[in-house]
Amino acid sequence: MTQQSSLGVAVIGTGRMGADHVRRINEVTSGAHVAAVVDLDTDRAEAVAAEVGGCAAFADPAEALAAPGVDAVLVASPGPAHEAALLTAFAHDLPVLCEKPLTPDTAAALRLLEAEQRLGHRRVQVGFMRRYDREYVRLKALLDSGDLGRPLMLHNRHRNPENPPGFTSAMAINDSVAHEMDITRWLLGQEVTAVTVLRPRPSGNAPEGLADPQLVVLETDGGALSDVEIYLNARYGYQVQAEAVCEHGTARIGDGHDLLVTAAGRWGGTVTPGYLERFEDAYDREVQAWVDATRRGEVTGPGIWDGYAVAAICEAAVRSQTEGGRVEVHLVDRPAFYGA
Ligand SMILES: NC(=O)c1ccc[n+]([C@@H]2O[C@H](COP(=O)([O-])OP(=O)(O)OC[C@H]3O[C@@H](n4cnc5c(N)ncnc54)[C@H](O)[C@@H]3O)[C@@H](O)[C@H]2O)c1
Ligand SMILES: O[C@H]1[C@H](O)[C@@H](O)[C@H](O)[C@@H](O)[C@H]1O
Repeated sequence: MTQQSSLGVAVIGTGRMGADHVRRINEVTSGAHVAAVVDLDTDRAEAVAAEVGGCAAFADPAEALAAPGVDAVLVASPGPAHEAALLTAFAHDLPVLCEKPLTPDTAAALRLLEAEQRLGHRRVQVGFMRRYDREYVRLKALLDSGDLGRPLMLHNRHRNPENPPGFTSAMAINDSVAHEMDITRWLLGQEVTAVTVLRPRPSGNAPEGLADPQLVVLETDGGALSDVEIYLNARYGYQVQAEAVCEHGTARIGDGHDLLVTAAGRWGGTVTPGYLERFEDAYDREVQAWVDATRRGEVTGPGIWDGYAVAAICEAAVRSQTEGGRVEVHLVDRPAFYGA
């Protein structure tokens, strides 16, 4: 692959997110094309390949990554399959954009942290796409400017219309609150040191056995608190909001006022139906940034260290969820390889 030629991307997992990334790379991203798609469900892989003009379709990630024309990998299989996909990519020394979560457990995240260091250079960007959302980017710039003083608290709301099939109470942490764990660390520039999960009486909208909603409270090493309401079965739409309370003011994002209507007896804006609509621009910017950095031979954005830190916070949160009470988060020392 030279700086001039288009990056050939193999997309592993062609479900909801993977198929959307295939469409994005084909229609929106510049400097890249879909070279191969992979799914255990070969019918699905072939159908998605046909939508982009018939690229190669595989059932086995190892075969796909060895195929000619594959320069980079986008992993969009479920979290438990990420470790094997990344190790296969490392075996070919290919750059990777890996959907969140890096892995659902800390032990696997630590194995990847060590495997990437053995390669001797960073290879992985983790798909914490909220870092590319324009509203979050503006909020971070404001907090970093110091204009509002020190951030004291962050209030986060994360509402989905319904839970995906088979979702468990632990997945609400590992798959959903994982975003706020990353965004808390990134916005505040602080590490999370302890977590407490509280649950009200479940919503009548939630399936039997699913703790929904839940309230997750994160404590940081800078003395801030970040609370996260996760409500998977809010029904009315997809809503993600964050409000920073600082010493000299507050700042809030996620009100979705792109169209505000005032008419007889009503006032209001719109609510997006799902994450693909709410974060469309963030996904586009994330994938473009990854392609651009990869073509320059660089890795930018959140990496394996961030994926590991979030996995460790999730593990503590799931313990708090099941055993109750406050659980401390203890990270290994950050390797110099991952910078300060
Ligand atoms: N960033 C975001 O906002 C966001 C949104 C949705 C999903 N995701 C992430 O994207 C990933 C996929 O989620 P989804 O909702 O598309 O799931 P999905 O279930 O719709 O699709 C997953 C696909 O992967 C395939 N698959 C399973 N194991 C595989 C393996 N070992 N090799 C190849 N293919 C395999 C399945 O057959 C399925 O087609 C997850 O990590 C999820 O957390 C991120
Ligand atoms: O995998 C999805 C995705 O990460 C969304 O961004 C989040 O809102 C959902 O709760 C989760 O199920």
